[in-house]
Amino acid sequence: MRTEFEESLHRAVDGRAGREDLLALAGARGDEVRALLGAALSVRLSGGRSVTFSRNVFVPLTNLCMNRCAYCGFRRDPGDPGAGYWEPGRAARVAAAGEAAGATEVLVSSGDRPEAVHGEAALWLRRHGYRSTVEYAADVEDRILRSTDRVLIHTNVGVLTRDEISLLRPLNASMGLMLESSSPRLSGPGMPHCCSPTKDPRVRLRMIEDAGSLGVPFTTGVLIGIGETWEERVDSLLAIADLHARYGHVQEVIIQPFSPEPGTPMWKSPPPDPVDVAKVVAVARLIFGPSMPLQAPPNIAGPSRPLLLSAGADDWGGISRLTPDYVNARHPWPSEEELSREADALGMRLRPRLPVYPRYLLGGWLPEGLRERALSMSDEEGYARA
Ligand SMILES: O=c1nc2n(C[C@H](O)[C@H](O)[C@H](O)CO)c3cc(O)ccc3cc-2c(=O)[nH]1
Ligand SMILES: C[C@H]1O[C@@H](n2cnc3c(N)ncnc32)[C@H](O)[C@@H]1O
Ligand code: MET
Ligand code: SF4
Repeated sequence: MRTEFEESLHRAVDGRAGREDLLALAGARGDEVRALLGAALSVRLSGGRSVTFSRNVFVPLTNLCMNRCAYCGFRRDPGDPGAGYWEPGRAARVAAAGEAAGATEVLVSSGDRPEAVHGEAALWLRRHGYRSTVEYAADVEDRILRSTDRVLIHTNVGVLTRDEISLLRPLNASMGLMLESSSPRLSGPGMPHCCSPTKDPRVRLRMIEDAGSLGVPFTTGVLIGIGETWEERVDSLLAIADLHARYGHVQEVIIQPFSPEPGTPMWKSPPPDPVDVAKVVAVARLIFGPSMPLQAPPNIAGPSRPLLLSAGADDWGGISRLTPDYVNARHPWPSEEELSREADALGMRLRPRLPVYPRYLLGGWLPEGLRERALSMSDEEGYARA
């Protein structure tokens, strides 16, 4: 006789789990957790043994932001030490240094639309000849592409309009926006997204959908441990799966554990239990099947990296020898050598990847102007081919 839990797990492995099955799996305890992780690992291994990562440099164009996410240690107010915009030349210099050191991804990120609430941001932009942070990002990205041969850009500067996605599209191999959560409850009074209008899940889902309808290879994901329930975790993953089913553009899903940052309202909130994060990874693996890359941040995961690989994660995202993780600055990046040894110990194999995954290299997903560059970069030893 199989238990209800085992019935749900079997349906999930066969790719026929409904929401109720997934909720039952999310409720796994004790021996059930081992069974859940084991099943997710077997699904993941049916797709291969590679563990991927991206050699990147991080370009945070500005830490000013219209939102105030309670967990964010990156954001600054005008006048705070270190607050403001990077000068235009700095990003191109970092990109060139990255290229010289073998980086293949420039991650361009920033706070969401700071000029909407901060006169200082609007003034800086106007003085430099830009009407918006997004327009500034486009100009910086154009300079980066003109001064390099072998890097590709991935932009996540928060929520964009359709026109803004179209403006950045020719400059980007892929774009990203974390859904964080599909729960509007987290935007209520006293909740982490109370004071962040563009963390409204309807707003985020709309942008992810716009990117899909414009054919942009897209990175998104969930933030775990900011007060969401298991039901909300499952629904967030299902919302991403639904958009991917309609547009096919979700190139990877990030499972990002909350990590307390000094000086933020959530500094005293505990990070999520690593086993719970592994359970989210496993449920995501069962929802998305063997071929969707599942990314976890290797610096935040630290000692639980082997646990996450054993739960079905297969990508470590961007790591860098040159630039810190500006978002979780207390967590240094591990080295390629460390990640490689850990993968070997599990019978897996660490491999570099580009900021656009192989399945999007062909078929019209890449902008014309980047196709040759991306294909030639994917010919490099060790990189997966189209
Ligand atoms: O699309 C995103 N990529 C993010 N990335 C990029 C990601 O790790 C990879 O480099 C991309 O997946 C490239 O495909 C980050 C990289 C960091 O070093 C630190 C934080 C992030 C956060 C995000 C993110 O929120 N969204
Ligand atoms: C760039 C991405 O970083 C994530 N992010 C922001 N602050 C934190 C934190 N304290 N811990 C973990 N992830 C965080 C959010 O998911 C955001 O979208
Ligand atoms: N502000 C954007 C967001 O939260 C980009 C990442 S946080 C620096 O979506
Ligand atoms: S997480 Fe992004 S949107 Fe939220 S406050 Fe930080 S920079 Fe702004």
